[in-house]
Amino acid sequence: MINLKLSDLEKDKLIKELSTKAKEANYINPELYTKYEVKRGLRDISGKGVLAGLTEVGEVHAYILDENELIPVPGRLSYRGIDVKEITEGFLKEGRYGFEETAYLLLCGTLPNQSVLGQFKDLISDAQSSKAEFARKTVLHLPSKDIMNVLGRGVLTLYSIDPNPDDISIENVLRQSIELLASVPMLAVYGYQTYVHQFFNKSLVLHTPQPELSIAENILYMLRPDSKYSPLEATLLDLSLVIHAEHGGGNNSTFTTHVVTSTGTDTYSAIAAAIGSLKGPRHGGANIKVRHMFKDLKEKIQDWNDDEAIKDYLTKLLNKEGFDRSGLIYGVGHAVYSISDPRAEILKSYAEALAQEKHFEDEFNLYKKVEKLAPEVIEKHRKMYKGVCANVDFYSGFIYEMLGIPEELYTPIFAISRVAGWCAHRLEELTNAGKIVRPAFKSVAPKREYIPIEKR
Ligand SMILES: CC(=O)SCCNC(=O)CCNC(=O)[C@H](O)C(C)(C)COP(=O)(O)OP(=O)(O)OC[C@H]1O[C@@H](n2cnc3c(N)ncnc32)[C@H](O)[C@@H]1OP(=O)(O)O
Ligand SMILES: O=C([O-])CC(=O)C(=O)O
Repeated sequence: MINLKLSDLEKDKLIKELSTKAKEANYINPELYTKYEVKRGLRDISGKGVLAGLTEVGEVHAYILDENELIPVPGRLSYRGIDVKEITEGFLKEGRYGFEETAYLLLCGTLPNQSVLGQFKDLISDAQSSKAEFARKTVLHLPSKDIMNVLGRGVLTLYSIDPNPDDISIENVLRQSIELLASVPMLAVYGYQTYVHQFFNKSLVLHTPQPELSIAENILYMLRPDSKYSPLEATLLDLSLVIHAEHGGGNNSTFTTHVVTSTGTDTYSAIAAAIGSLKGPRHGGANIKVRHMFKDLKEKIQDWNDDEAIKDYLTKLLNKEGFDRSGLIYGVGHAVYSISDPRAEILKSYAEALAQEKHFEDEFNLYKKVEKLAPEVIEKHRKMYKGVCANVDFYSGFIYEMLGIPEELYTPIFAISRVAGWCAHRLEELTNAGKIVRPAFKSVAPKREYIPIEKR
């Protein structure tokens, strides 16, 4: 029998007291950040990021420099120098799914021809076959309501079945990257199936991915109990995977990959850390928050055309009086973009088409209204140095909802896609940097003497 020393009530009281102390001890006067010229969030006051690395993997373009002044421009994103809009238009015009060739482009640096793409897909499907049983066992072992948590644990567990986990040669890390591209979708969907089985008593559905299908198709194949999906559904999911795959070296999860990789640690540790970063609601976790925020907004506002009521709702969010009381309007704002996020524009156009087909026009119009009004409200209530716009997370969840994808998978789908970008950056860090990432922190603590315990 376990002999506990404290009751639950005593524990709660004690934790409250300790938290009060922790809050006091951790407060730093905001003026000190200005005094010591700390670049909070590693950005200067105008939003320009501290230059922390060089990359050829992806480029986020949001402003031009004119005599040292930042002039915002509409956002552009390129992978290995190719504009993402061109990439998406290219494979859609040629009637192909695009995520596999995008992953190849990011990892290997060039667009693959037919035969190279075929071989790359074979490597992915072979890895799917060899890891499927493991993925099922891993998630069944310990279900969780949070699938990002399942992904982090699942990726770390892959270490234990890798015959060569710690070898950080490019050859070995590239093999591991391809195996991760194959395994993470299975961990995500099986994680979801196990969750609904365990927590909602639904039948356990564990379909094995099919080698002839694309990653997007396989996600839907594994997800749906009858394995059925339409070409439009798979095309939109694939498109979403393509546009979430990479966002330069500075976004929080990719920077995490660089930081962790720079220690010389294994691929699974680095990618699990990136998954932990992406889960956060200020990063990839915003897509699920957007859906919940809209659910809340629709409950609170009767007339979806009433601009004043919407502005009022959004102001309450900023004042920490509404929804999750975080003070954030989710899906809006970006560390780099200010005029537009090109991915949000792409998703918006598909959201509009899908909304017409599935009769979600009213909801789409509500999204458009919030997209227009939120920047006005934020600019009125926050100290802004640049504009804000809808980001990639604004329309993605709405599209997933119309595709019948459960909300628990919104952020995991982002992770499935971003594995390509993270692994490409890991390869770049391993190839070039050779220097451990270690910025400085200034201590502002007053000096104190150690006091023996009986005198405290
Ligand atoms: C895949 C992605 O990661 S895309 C981003 C997904 N995240 C979200 O959608 C969450 C909502 N948005 C945000 O929290 C922010 O816009 C971030 C985290 C993305 C960027 O934040 P920052 O780099 O601080 O943006 P920026 O410098 O333009 O912000 C200026 C001020 O406006 C605030 N602000 C910006 N966007 C928002 C927002 N959506 N809601 C409330 N306040 C906001 C910032 O907190 C900051 O205020 P502060 O100086 O008092 O801290
Ligand atoms: O660049 C960022 O800071 C966040 C982002 O949009 C992404 O990672 O896709």
